[in-house]
Amino acid sequence: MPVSMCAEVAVSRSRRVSPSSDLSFRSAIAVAARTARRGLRDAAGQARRWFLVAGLLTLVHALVPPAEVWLLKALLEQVDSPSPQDARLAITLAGLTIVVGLNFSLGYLALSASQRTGFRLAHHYRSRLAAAAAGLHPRQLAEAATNTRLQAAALAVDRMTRVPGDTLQLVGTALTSIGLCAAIFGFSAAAGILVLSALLPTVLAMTFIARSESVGWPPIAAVERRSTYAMEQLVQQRTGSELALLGSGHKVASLVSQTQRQKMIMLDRLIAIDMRWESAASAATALLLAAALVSMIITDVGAALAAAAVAGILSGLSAIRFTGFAFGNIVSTAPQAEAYAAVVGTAEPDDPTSGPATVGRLTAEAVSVSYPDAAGWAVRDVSLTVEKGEVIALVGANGAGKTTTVNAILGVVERQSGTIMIDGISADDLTHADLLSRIGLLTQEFGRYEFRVRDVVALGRSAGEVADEELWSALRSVGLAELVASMPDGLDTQLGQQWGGVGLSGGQWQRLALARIHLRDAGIWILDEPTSAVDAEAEREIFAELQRTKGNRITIVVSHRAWTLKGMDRIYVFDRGRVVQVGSYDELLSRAGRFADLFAEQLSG
Ligand SMILES: Nc1ncnc2c1ncn2[C@@H]1O[C@H](COP(=O)(O)OP(=O)(O)OP(=O)(O)O)[C@@H](O)[C@H]1O
Repeated sequence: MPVSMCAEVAVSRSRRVSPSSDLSFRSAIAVAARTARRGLRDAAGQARRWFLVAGLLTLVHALVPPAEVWLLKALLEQVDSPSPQDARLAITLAGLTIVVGLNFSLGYLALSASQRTGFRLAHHYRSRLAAAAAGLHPRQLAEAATNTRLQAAALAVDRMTRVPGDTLQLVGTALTSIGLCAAIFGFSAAAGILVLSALLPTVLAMTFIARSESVGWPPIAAVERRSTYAMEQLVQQRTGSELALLGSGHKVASLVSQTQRQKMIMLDRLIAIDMRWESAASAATALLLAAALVSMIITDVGAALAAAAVAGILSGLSAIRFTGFAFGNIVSTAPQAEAYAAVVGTAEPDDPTSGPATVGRLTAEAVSVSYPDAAGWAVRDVSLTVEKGEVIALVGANGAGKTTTVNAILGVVERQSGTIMIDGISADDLTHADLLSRIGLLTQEFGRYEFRVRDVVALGRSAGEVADEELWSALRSVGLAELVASMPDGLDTQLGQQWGGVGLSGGQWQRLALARIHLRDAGIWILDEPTSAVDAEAEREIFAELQRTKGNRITIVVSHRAWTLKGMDRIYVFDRGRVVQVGSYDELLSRAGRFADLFAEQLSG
């Protein structure tokens, strides 16, 4: 299927499954009102001074067009009077000039004050979102829906910062329209009512536009997420250089191009709907304002009043347009603001008080896990026991079930059956923070955080100050102290060449990740291939250090290297999701079986 057709299919599919497609007109308004209320409350709380300034300026600015009509009318009546008084005429003219002159600068200043309110809100919203993302459970992070919600929430922030300004704008321009109506109503009631009613088509059109945008944006955000991901692979140092070496970057680039094309088609459709509503509203507004003028001519209000009304209607036209835009912005921001509120509202609060705790005994009893949509069991009836001071190993071929077992202990994957007990307490009865505070996990996908060395190691501890001596001690345990001491700024050295910092080898990054676990010093250490990228000498030193310091904790190691298993208290051998053998290195080697099969080649070498 050609790319364009794939894109079309994806577009129509994503439109059908859009979660917002049943958003009714009334609920769209209710959600918009909630968004406006929340925006005003946040602005008043986070940027009180600038929000107040913006409010006052908007209010004064709103009164300019009715004042223009009133002054113009007074001026023309004075000019027309049988004996015009020069002094009064001059004052009215000066007043009119000042009001016209103020019109632009008041609008500009109100906008600037709203922007300054927005900067403060952006700081507040992004900080809260980052805190909420940091509080997510690893199981939530593994779900695609969570990532989509986070993306939507991140996208929402820029628009949400404009909500208080838009709400002020909405109130201001509504005031302008009512003021104009009152100014014109005095000499032509019909014209006044028609000017006011000219608000309606724009407001209606903007509401319909906003509704279609609320349906259209979630699939656009999902496509954008894929596109951004593909683009990141091209520009990130690790993946970017691999792709460059393979000469395959153009394949990922074509993924970016495809997704951008999909996005373009979706946006085109969205804007086509906007254009239809916008044209209809403009035509209806123009007709109503023309009718206002015609009604004045029919009622023969005189040249002075007609001229003042024309000026008022011209000002009113832009006020009405702004009302529509402000209203439309709030309505279209509403669904994203709801996504933001959901993400920020559901994340577990950070619990910096729960620190690492010692653990006497960990047991897994008949644990079974089956992944959603997978045909069979990833692990089946796995049981293991490990006590403080012991080091056990999980071994087995790729896909045998080692990582799944670890993830079941961590609560990252859901168990279909079985229990995990920590010191006699079911892991299910511990909070997320309580469980994780007992565990120091080094995964195969450890992070290469390009911050300062001290920040990278200190990530091992979830709360509290970390003394330099503790950082050096952790670095010594993984054989990195000498290297860091020789770096230009020691612990303060910035890592990562893209920041002008120091680059590290793969093995050095892995050792830095292990230093985090040493610093964490939790009751249970789970190390998934902790030395896979490390040279043989460093590996020997790291395992010797693990054995030397094992007394106060439980250590679980996943390993594929035979010699690292020698000092283990017990080795659990996995095969197709089951534990098929348990024993010490020597016991297992002395028997024929899966362990001997797995390591025969390594041992014969
Ligand atoms: N997220 C997932 N969704 C579906 N199936 C999965 C998922 N993760 C793992 N599996 C499957 O579960 C089984 C066990 O995988 P697991 O990752 O636990 O193996 P492992 O022993 O850790 O392998 P490796 O040595 O390669 O790390 C495999 O068949 C794998 O394909």
